[in-house]
Amino acid sequence: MFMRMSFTVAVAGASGYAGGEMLRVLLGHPEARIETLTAHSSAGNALGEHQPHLRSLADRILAPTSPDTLAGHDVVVLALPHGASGAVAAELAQRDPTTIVVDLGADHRLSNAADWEAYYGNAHAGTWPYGLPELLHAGESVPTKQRAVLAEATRIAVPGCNVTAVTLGLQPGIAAGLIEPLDVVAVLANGYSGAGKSLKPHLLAAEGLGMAQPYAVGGTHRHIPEIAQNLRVAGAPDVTISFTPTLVPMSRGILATATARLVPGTDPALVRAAWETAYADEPFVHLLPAGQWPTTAATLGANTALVQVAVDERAGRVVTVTAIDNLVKGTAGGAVQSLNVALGLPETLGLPLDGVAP
Ligand SMILES: NC(=O)C1=CN([C@@H]2O[C@H](COP(=O)(O)OP(=O)(O)OC[C@H]3O[C@@H](n4cnc5c(N)ncnc54)[C@H](OP(=O)(O)O)[C@@H]3O)[C@@H](O)[C@H]2O)C=CC1
Ligand SMILES: CC(=O)N[C@@H](CCC(=O)OP(=O)(O)O)C(=O)O
Repeated sequence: MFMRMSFTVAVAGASGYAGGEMLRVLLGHPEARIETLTAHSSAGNALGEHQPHLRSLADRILAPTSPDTLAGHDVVVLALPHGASGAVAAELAQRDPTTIVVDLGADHRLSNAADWEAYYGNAHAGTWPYGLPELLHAGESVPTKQRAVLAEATRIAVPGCNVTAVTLGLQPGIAAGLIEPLDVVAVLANGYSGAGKSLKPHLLAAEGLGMAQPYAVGGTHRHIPEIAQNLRVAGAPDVTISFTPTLVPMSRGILATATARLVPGTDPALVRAAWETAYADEPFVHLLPAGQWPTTAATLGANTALVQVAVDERAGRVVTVTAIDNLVKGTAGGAVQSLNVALGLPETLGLPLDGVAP
């Protein structure tokens, strides 16, 4: 088996939320040696000016983001705005094809270029192995999970955080053929850090602290094709999804409520067993005991996804609720989990199972 022990890592976009969380998680990883850190407008500054909570890296100076500054590491993590990863990644691949590049942005997640162009509006950079180890591949003769694809990968496309939550909620029912994929409805409560650090008027504390506000309503959110892609991998022939995220006054966290019609004639008693089977051996995806409901608070700082499922028999629908920390299981923790698989390290190495509370 392919196995590297200690590895050097560069993080591009280290001044942002995703890059900062990547550094926090990597600081707890026994095999990671953090080397180059890069940024864009804040290049030349000390990291501590942008990530004051990362005391052990406070004096590190941010280099400009370029293939020159990022080359020469075992692992490069790209935490850049959408559309900025493709060119950097292509040049890194030319210089050293054995470097593992982990993209926290969306550029390499979608396998269909037309979907990319429709939702992101520019040219598709290509498709990389998808970084959700728990993703079910139910259409295959021997059902497997995505971690088999990630073993020895040198490119990893980390999922969108909303996508991780909705996919983990619904996929057991899709894979077991218990729910219909043509009428999926997902409504999410999302913390502000998901929007990144750049200043936007509706994200000002004076506005946002006093309200819950929907955004990307009416089928426009760019995570829709990514969720559909995952549910197809999990066994759905085709998918239609109504997806509505809502910003709520919390810094981190996603609470995703996703529902789908129970296949007519299905015994509702089969539902819980399907979710139990899918997640029985998963270290980070926990189906809660019946009657307990996930909260975002119980995931903060941890690489866990908490899932619950119920059947609404009057409505004929299965209701799933999933909570994650968008920056951990939804981004940096999920990325390190996939990276561990690619490196041949124990999948859980260096990853927090326990969160912070209150
Ligand atoms: N926040 C989240 O919960 C999640 C984020 N992601 C993804 O991670 C990526 C980063 O997001 P996030 O950290 O939230 O965003 P932030 O706005 O917080 O950070 C963006 C980072 O990218 C740098 N940057 C800005 N413009 C450019 C550019 N033109 N070229 C190169 N670098 C640039 C910034 O540098 P500087 O500050 O110096 O200008 C900063 O380091 C995005 O693709 C996002 O979708 C994925 C999952 C969840
Ligand atoms: C609150 C908020 O704006 N959340 C973002 C989360 C996006 C994200 O982090 O995923 P990407 O990597 O695909 O951008 C959103 O829903 O678009």
